[in-house]
Amino acid sequence: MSNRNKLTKQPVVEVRNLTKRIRHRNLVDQISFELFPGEVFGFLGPNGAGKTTTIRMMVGLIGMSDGDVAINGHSIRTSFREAIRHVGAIIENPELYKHLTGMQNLKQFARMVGTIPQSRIDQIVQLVGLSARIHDKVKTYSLGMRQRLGIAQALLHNPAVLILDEPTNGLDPAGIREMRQLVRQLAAEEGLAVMVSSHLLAEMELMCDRFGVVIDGRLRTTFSLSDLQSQTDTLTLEEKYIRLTEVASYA
Ligand SMILES: Nc1ncnc2c1ncn2[C@@H]1O[C@H](COP(=O)(O)OP(=O)(O)OP(=O)(O)O)[C@@H](O)[C@H]1O
Repeated sequence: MSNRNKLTKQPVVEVRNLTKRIRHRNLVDQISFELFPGEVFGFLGPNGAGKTTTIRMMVGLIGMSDGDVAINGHSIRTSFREAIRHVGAIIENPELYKHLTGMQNLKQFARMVGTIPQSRIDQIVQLVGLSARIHDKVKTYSLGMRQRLGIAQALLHNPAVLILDEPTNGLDPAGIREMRQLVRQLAAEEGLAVMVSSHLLAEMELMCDRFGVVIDGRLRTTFSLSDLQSQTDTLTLEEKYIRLTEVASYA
């Protein structure tokens, strides 16, 4: 997304001083950032840095010790229902009934979410590229297809933001590529704000517009893809990441 676009757009998500304290230790320490419509934000950091804990607080799976998250202006703390209805997320493996077909899974989920017309379900199936197999049982699906069905579920209620924790974990190269294309399409064509965490830096460089790096529970820095490319000695994301995390480990 260009800077000009960003200036004219309101953030979909505003994370402000988000903190998780357990037994006097800040697992997440005053993290603040924003997500804008139409961008893919890569959430990076070493193992144990606090990425999943941040994401779990953002979707209300665990409570926050301090700070807040606003989604379309609604606070997760004080207006949870209003806030969460704009969020789609896959945090662990998507919940799927393997003995049912993809379509039966979506219909079952649609009933739980409320009234979702069949036309919306069909539109989403097409969007995630599952039309040819949607009437087959999920137990016959590849991992990549299951992930895409999970994304379809997460999109049914038409969220403004999609949060994916390690969506490419375990996928083969073709599955990773399909996931990347889908994520890019959801941002570019549907205008979603997408937040993705992953350790696959080369993949993240292809998938994301902007990045945040978490080290020891703190958001060390955020930068855009064009920031990387405008460095005098153009850096790859991996080179930038290694510099950031090495400095931190010597500090
Ligand atoms: N319930 C808990 N009680 C105590 N410590 C916890 C709890 N949950 C997570 N932690 C610790 O919090 C830190 C952050 O964990 P988190 O899972 O958020 O990291 P992460 O950045 O997602 O790591 P990874 O890349 O390995 O998935 C880790 O040190 C972890 O051991």
